Amino acid sequence: MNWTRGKIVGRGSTATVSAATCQESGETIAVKSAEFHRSEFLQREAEILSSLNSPHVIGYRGCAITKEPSSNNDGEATTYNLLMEYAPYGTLADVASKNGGFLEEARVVKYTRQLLLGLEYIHNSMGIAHCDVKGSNVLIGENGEAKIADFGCAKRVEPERTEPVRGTPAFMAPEVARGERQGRESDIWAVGCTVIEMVTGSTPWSGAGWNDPVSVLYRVGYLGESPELPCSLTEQAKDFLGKCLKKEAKERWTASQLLNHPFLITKPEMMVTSLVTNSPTSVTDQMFWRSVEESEDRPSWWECHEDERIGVLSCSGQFVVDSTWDMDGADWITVR
Ligand SMILES: Nc1ncnc2c1ncn2[C@@H]1O[C@H](COP(=O)(O)OP(=O)(O)OP(=O)(O)O)[C@@H](O)[C@H]1O
Repeated sequence: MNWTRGKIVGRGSTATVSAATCQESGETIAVKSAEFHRSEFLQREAEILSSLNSPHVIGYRGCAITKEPSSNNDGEATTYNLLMEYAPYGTLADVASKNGGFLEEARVVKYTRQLLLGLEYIHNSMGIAHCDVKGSNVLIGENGEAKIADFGCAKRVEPERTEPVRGTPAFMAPEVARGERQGRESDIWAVGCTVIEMVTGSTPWSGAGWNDPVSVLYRVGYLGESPELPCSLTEQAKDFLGKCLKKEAKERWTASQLLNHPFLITKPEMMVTSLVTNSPTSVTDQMFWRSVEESEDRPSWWECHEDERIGVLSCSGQFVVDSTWDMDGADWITVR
């Protein structure tokens, strides 16, 4: 594939990501690049990504070796490039920060379900553990769907091999923090941490002032502590997180089991639909106020946040007016 590099859209610890245009099709793609002599993780990522094919995993488009001006301007450097599907809305963490730092319940449920569908596929069908699940490694595709990305730490878990643990300390399960093993179950712990990140807008442990990775690993691995659950979560959400954050890896639910958890099955839009079905003709309509009271009686995490309520109300609009609308920005225009 011939392509032309465009602007830089992200930088990680190991690589730089640019948008690029495919010359034949005109498609915008993402190109993740690293100097060849430092591209071991990127090549490993390309090898794994090339074997995957799921709407919930960022798409592989190929790889290429190019000659580019070196970073210290002393001639040309050989560069390894991984070509991928382009995700125009950036990462889950970017989407949350644009939304004021955290996401409302409907979107937390939607993204968690899509993340788990991706993990169910890589865990069960491909025998792969991602090993670095977190909001900044989940990309939002052009239709607003969450897609797992950054397979630089991923590993094949069948047959199981002992390898050094990898990933991000704040998202590490107890067995990973102790350096014992890292597998599918450790990804599930990280899903719990990612839900906390979506709800609070912060990585787990940061609220407790534990920004020191070594202290976090000690607390998780040796003191048996789990990240604090946001106070205002619903009982269903707390139960869901409890299944992800079990200290014993074997007791954690699998991605397939979690997909059937009531937290993901009870659709927030049902509440919205009933509100719509009872469509009021004026604000004095009793059904309207009863619907509002019922929804306010529910213990819910957005009791604490007015912004969240506004998010839900705009979500109602989505279902009333046009079910194809998406909250992620594609169909919205800025009104000044
Ligand atoms: N396919 C893509 N489409 C759009 N943006 C992307 C894409 N892939 C990566 N990015 C952007 O580039 C950033 C860095 O990418 P990525 O996390 O894969 O790099 P990394 O070097 O592996 O990072 P880390 O430091 O987490 O290991 C992402 O946070 C995201 O903003």
